[in-house]
Parts: sequence; structure tokens; C-alpha cells
Amino acid sequence: MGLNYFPQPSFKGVFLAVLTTLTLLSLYIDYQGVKSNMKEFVTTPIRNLYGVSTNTIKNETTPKGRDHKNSTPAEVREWSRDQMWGCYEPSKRRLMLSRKLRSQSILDRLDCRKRAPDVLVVGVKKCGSQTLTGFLDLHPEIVGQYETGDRYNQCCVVSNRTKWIQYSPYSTPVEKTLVDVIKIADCIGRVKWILEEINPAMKCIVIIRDPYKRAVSDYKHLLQAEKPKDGKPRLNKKNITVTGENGIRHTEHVNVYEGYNIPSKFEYAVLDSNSSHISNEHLYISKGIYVNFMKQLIETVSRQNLLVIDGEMFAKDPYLGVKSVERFLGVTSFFKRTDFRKNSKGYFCPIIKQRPDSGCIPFKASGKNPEVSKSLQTKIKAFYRPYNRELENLLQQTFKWSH
Ligand SMILES: Nc1ncnc2c1ncn2[C@@H]1O[C@H](COP(=O)(O)OS(=O)(=O)O)[C@@H](OP(=O)(O)O)[C@H]1O
Repeated sequence: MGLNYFPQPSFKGVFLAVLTTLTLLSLYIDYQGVKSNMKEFVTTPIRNLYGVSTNTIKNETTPKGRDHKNSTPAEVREWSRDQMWGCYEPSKRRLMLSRKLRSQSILDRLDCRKRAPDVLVVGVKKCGSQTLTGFLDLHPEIVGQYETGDRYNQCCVVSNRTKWIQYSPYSTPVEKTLVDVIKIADCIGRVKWILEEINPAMKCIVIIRDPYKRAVSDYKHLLQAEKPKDGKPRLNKKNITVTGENGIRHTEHVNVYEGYNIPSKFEYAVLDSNSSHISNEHLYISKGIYVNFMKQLIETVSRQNLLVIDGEMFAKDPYLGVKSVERFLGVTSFFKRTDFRKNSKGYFCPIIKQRPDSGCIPFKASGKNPEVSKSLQTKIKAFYRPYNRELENLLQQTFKWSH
């Protein structure tokens, strides 16, 4: 058929010439914008993601020079407050661990630097600290970071201030840097050092959940870890004696991972091999005796600098959890109730219009929970009860799962 929009070749030529002129003109204007530094932000399409009109951007107070020689700290702060993405490039995917820095001129303008963390999330395994950190990172005044075994952790091999700052994310002067040190509850004495050496004003957030549910989640997670990678087994093995609920003992050849034995059934993972009582010799159990590390933590961090979030409540209503953090850190109110929606697996996921990278936290431990009999559940809950009560007294805070 060949529908021809340009029947006259000469007309087509004129059209192309006009188009080329317009393109060159806009490139020239862009160049002028970049050159004058101030205009760079005005023209950047990034800003449209915030839903802020270009007029608002043009009129706002911006720092005057690359090095802020002519700007007061208040000006820098006011201007950078509006930066939804802080020092990192906007993105459509969750990239907290591999995000890209913005251009140097933007970093200079926002006064982006690696700063000592303001907030330490005291990670207790499988209690939801990664989820909490991931949600909080969406706040325009918070930059979050997960820190795993290789960096700050392993009872903190990293023992000097320079390295801590080096490992921290870039932040603007208005952003609070929040670092989730995943296994620090296991070496809680280290928090004292962190406060003294890194930032004495550092605030701490702890998220803890029903210790019985934590133990189940931990076991489920480890069952995933023991799956071979690239067809090769990746864990060590050893023989251990286990006892079931029925009191019968036998030997199992189990995988071993980070101090955990991974037996074939959950009951073998929590029962004493001699008495079939719940045993705190097992990490699945001992990690849920939160009062032990909390006693030490509270000696180091003043109560007003410590926020303890109930992980079960957080899973049911993350909105209340993030709001309590906003108040605790004194950042502006950003999250709305409508920002959180449940997915098909029953987990809440933040869906925030201005942040196309918001969404569900990727799951590391998918799959079903292990079978646990009612009687074993009751036994585990009874085991934890006195510790939970002690915890409530210590913190002057109640938890629905404590009884
Ligand atoms: N909204 C939402 N999305 C995903 N996950 C959620 C959420 N809210 C709470 N949780 C709970 O977080 C549990 C995992 O805890 P962590 O992030 O601390 O795990 S880890 O120890 O860092 O691997 C995870 O445990 P499991 O469900 O047992 O895997 C969740 O119960």
C-alpha cells in the first residue's frame, strides 16, 4: 500500500532541515545549561520522577558554586532535602547493593560524601532487618545499606574508623546513613566500640520477632543454603547424634554451615540429644534469647537512642514500623499507609509513586516452613517465656508473642 506522508520530496527535505536545526539549537541550549552549572539540575529529567514541576525547581534556592564557597550550610541542606534519590542515580530496579553514583557535578552540588553512619540496625538473623532497611532506604532523608559478613561483620574484623567510613554509602548532609550490620547481635560487645570510635551519637534500631518463628525461619533458610551450588556440595559434613520428640536417638550425617548443624528434621535442630528438652546449645534456639544481647546493648546505648521494633507487628503492618522510625530519627514524614500493599505470598511490599524502584524485597529463603507438631511448638514457646518476660521488663516494652 505504501502510505506516504511526504508526497513532495522537497517538503521532506525542508522538514528534515528544520528538525536538524531544532536539534542543534536544543543541544546548544543544553550545553549552555551544563556550562552554567546552576541550570544543570533544572534541565535534568531526573527531577520529573519526583512529580515536581520544572517551575518549582527553577525557583528553589540552590548552592551557588561547585564547592559551595558561596552557600551557607543551611542552603545546601535545604536544597538537597528535595533530592529524592540523594547521591545515587534513579533506577527502576532495587539496587541497594549495586547502585550507581550520580555525576560528579551533582555529587558536588549535593555535598555528597561518605559519612560515618548515624544509625545502626542491629541485625538479628531472620527477624526482618533487611526488609526494614530496604523500606527505609526509600525515604528521601535516609540512605540505607546492608552489610554482610565480608565487610563490617564477622565480629567486626573491620576495626578502624577510616574503613567504616570507606564502606559507608554516600550521603547528602540531610540524609541519615543507616547501616544494617546483619549479624552484630552475635557480637554485641562490638557496638560499644562502634559508638566510641565511629559515632558516639549513633542511634540503634533492633527488630526482633517471635523467637519460635525466628527459629523455624532460620532452619528453613539453612535448608536452602545446603542445596549444592553449580552441582557441587558447598557445605562440610559431620556425624551428630539427634533425638526426636519420641525420645529415640540416632546418628545423622548432617551439613554444617556457619556453626549450625542442619539435620533432616526441625525437631532434631532444637532438641537436646540426651534429654529431648529444648536446648540452647543449638544456635536455632540461642539466637532467640534476645534478652542476652539486649542486656549488653542497653548498657551501651541510652534508651532514648534505642528503638526496638516488634518484627511480627512490622510484618503485619509495616506502615506503623516505618512511621515509628521516622519519629525516632526526626526525619520528615514521608511514608503513607497506601504505600504498602500485600503480594500473593502475603508479604507487604512498598509501592511508592515517586520511587519506581520500590517493590517487594527479594526472598532468599523461599519454600515451605518445616512441619512442627503442636506439642513441640508449645515446648519451644514455654522455653522462651521466661526470657521474653525478662526482655519486656528490661525494655519496658511488651511483645504480643512473649507469653
Ligand atoms: N514485607 C516483608 N517482606 C519480606 N520479608 C518480611 C516482610 N516483613 C517481614 N519480613 C520477614 O523478614 C524475614 C527475613 O528476615 P531478615 O531480612 O532479617 O533475614 S536475614 O537474616 O537478613 O537473612 C522473613 O522471614 P521468612 O518469611 O521466615 O523468610 C519475613 O518474615
